Amino acid sequence: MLVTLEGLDGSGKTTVWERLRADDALPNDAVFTREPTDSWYGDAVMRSIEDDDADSLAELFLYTADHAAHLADTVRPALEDGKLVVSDRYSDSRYAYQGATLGDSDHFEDPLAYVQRVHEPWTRPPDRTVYLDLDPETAARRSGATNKFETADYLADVRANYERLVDADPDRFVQVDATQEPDTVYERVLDAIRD
Ligand SMILES: Nc1ncnc2c1ncn2[C@@H]1O[C@H](COP(=O)(O)OP(=O)(O)O)[C@@H](O)[C@H]1O
Ligand SMILES: Cc1cn([C@H]2C[C@H](O)[C@@H](COP(=O)(O)OP(=O)(O)O)O2)c(=O)[nH]c1=O
Repeated sequence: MLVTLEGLDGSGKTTVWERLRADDALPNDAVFTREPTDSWYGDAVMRSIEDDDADSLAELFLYTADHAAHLADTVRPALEDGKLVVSDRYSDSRYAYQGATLGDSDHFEDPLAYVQRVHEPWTRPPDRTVYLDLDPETAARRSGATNKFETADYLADVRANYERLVDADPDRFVQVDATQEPDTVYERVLDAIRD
């Protein structure tokens, strides 16, 4: 079973993911993973994130390459072994974030749908996605605005894209209000995974 955690920068995904990893409530052979990955593909992505002038389309394909390697090296083998996989960010991050960065491009009428089409033939959709919902201002403040994506204006576009994804696939998504106390957020996420 593949569970993914999604949300704006600062929504608390990593906090929850680390706590899940330490929690005996989940199987002890569960695989905890993340995108961008800890690999040379992920390193290439991080270089792009730090480059304010990176080309948005080139960046989409860097992230997508990282996802392909993540699937081949980590996600598919673990699922074939019957393990629970919990990923901090996954394909919906591309649909929401690159769907927003490509919004200014003349090439696409609907960038989010284009990014989904790029993935569709070969990705492995999550069985459940927990979406930590947070307003863009709090997200930018909590994340410390350390990279080009962490501005409230940009994050507002990303949030609108996440909302579109949630509306299109209500059975897969569980939405959690990320402004709640960390313990409450954690309990909601754990319930969603156990369910
Ligand atoms: N429910 C919460 N309420 C208030 N602050 C939180 C909450 N969850 C996380 N934080 C804080 O917000 C910041 C970003 O959290 P983090 O887990 O790194 O988010 P993300 O991985 O989604 O970017 C951290 O300083 C963290 O301690
Ligand atoms: C995985 C992924 C991340 N990102 C962005 C979101 C973040 O701003 C940045 C780094 O991701 P991450 O390290 O998960 O940031 P955070 O913990 O603050 O949420 O990369 C994309 O734009 N597309 C993607 O496909």
